[in-house]
Amino acid sequence: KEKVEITKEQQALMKIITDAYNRHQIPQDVAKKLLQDQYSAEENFLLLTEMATSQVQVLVEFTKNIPGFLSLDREDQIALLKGSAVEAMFLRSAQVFSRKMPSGHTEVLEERIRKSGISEEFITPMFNFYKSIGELHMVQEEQALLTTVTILTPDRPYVKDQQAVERLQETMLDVLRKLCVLQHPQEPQYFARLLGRLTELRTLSHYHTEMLASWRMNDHKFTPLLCEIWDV
Ligand SMILES: Cc1cccc(C)c1Nc1c(-c2c(F)cccc2F)nc2cccc(C)n12
Repeated sequence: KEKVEITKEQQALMKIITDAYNRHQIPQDVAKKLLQDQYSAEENFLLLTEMATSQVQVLVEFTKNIPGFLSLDREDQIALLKGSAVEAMFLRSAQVFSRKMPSGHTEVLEERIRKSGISEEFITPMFNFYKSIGELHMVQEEQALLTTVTILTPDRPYVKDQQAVERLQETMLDVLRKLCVLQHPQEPQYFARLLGRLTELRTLSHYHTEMLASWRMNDHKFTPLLCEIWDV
C-alpha cells in the first residue's frame, strides 16, 4: 500500500487556497436580509439576485488568490472566470446550504428559492445537488480545492493556453487526491466521488443558462456584474 503524504509545498498551497476560500464570505447584510423581508416572488428574486451578485464578487476575489492564476494570460483568466462562475457558485451555495448556514436560515433560503418564480424543473436538480454535496461531508480544504479544480478547467470556451491551465489544475488535483486519501481512509473511492460531482455541475450549468433565459423572458432585471459574467 503506497504511503500517501502531502509535501511541505502542497501543505502551503492548501493553506493559501483554504484561507482565501474562507476569507471571502457572503456579506452578512445580504444573509441578514434573507430573514427579514417579506416573501413576495419579486422580493425573493431581488434578494437572490443580490446574493448571486455578491457570490460573483466573492468568486473573483477568491480566484485572484489561487497561486499561479494571475500569471496566466489575462484573457484566459477572464475566460476561466466566465466559464466556471456558475459551477463555482453552485458549489459555494451547496456548501453554504449544507454547512455554513445557521440552522433555520437554510429553510428560509430554501423557501425563498422555491418561491422566486423559478420553475420546478430547475428546483429539483438544484436541491438534489445540494443534498448530494451535503452527504459528502467535505472538509473545508476539500471544498476550497474542489472549487479551485473547477475554476482551472482547461477546456472552457476561448481559453488559448490550455496547457498552462492544465498544469495548474493537475497541481491542485494531486493535492486534492492525497487529501481525500488521508481524510477518508475507509473510502478509497472518495476522490472519484468528488470528481463525479463536477460532472453533475456541468448539467446544472445548462439548467442555469435556461433559468437565465426564462428570467429574461419574464423581464427580470439583473445587476451589471451578472450581465457581464453571463452575457445576459
Ligand atoms: C443566489 C442563488 C442561490 C440559490 C438559487 C438561486 C436561483 C440563486 N440566484 C441566482 C443564481 C444562482 C446562484 F447564484 C447560485 C446557485 C444557483 C443559482 F441559480 N444565479 C442567478 C443569476 C441571476 C439571478 C439570480 C437570482 N441568480
